[in-house]
Amino acid sequence: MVLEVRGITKRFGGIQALTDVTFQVGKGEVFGLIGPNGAGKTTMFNIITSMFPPTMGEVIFMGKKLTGLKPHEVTEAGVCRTFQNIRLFPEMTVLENVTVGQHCRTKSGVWSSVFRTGAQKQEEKSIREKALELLRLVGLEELQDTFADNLAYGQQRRLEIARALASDPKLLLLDEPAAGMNESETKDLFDLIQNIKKLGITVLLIEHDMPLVMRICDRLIVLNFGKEIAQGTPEEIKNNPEVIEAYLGREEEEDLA
Ligand SMILES: Nc1ncnc2c1ncn2[C@@H]1O[C@H](COP(=O)(O)OP(=O)(O)OP(=O)(O)O)[C@@H](O)[C@H]1O
Repeated sequence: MVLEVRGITKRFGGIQALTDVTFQVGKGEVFGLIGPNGAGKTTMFNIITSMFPPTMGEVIFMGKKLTGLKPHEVTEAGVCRTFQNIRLFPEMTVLENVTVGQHCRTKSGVWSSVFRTGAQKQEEKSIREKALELLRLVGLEELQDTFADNLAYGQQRRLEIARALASDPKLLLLDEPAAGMNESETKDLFDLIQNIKKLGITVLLIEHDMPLVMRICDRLIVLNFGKEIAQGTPEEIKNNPEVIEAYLGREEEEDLA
């Protein structure tokens, strides 16, 4: 298993955001977290990435306990995420936004940077090449010199994914990547997630776009008020009466068929 989430409970004062949530994700799977607003999905991402600790439970990533690590240590271990609200550097170019993301994997120290040694120059070159490769993957290579601020919304979301991939994750957490996207942008996103999967990267996906979720996910967990109400394949989830009642809604059944 790449990821094991074991009995996670999270309380914020009187709010019980998560209650004893357990799931496992295998290598190369796309695993969805769905549920109504406030169900605890983003809280789960924050716990996996050690933005804050769980009240109870633990997170194991490739056999290593993430719980208790600092967020940058989680990134170094191979887990990276995007955010619901885009967090790019708006006044940096598309290419620069991606090279920043590689920071945690670079080796040259302060002195080699100051004196611009051969090793430093070589590293800069490979950083640039890798960034361009990622821009190609997300379809933004031709916009490498554009300021991030000038990108269309869907392009900004794809740039965020490229930047997250720059840290070489084995597990990528995407928080509502299709939010605000139009139909053709969502289609591009679908292709992109499939390509990420082909690279052997495991994906955890929070998403409200149900047709996308049902097509792209291998398995899903459904949360409601911080508790699991179901877990299974898209087919199993679509037909689960409790899920339909709590989340999918009867009127949406046709869309999902
Ligand atoms: N840092 C925090 N401090 C206090 N309460 C929080 C904090 N983060 C989340 N919560 C609360 O925990 C609950 C779960 O929120 P969370 O953002 O995880 O839900 P969500 O499923 O991601 O919702 P959405 O789909 O709207 O993003 C909510 O009641 C929220 O108000």
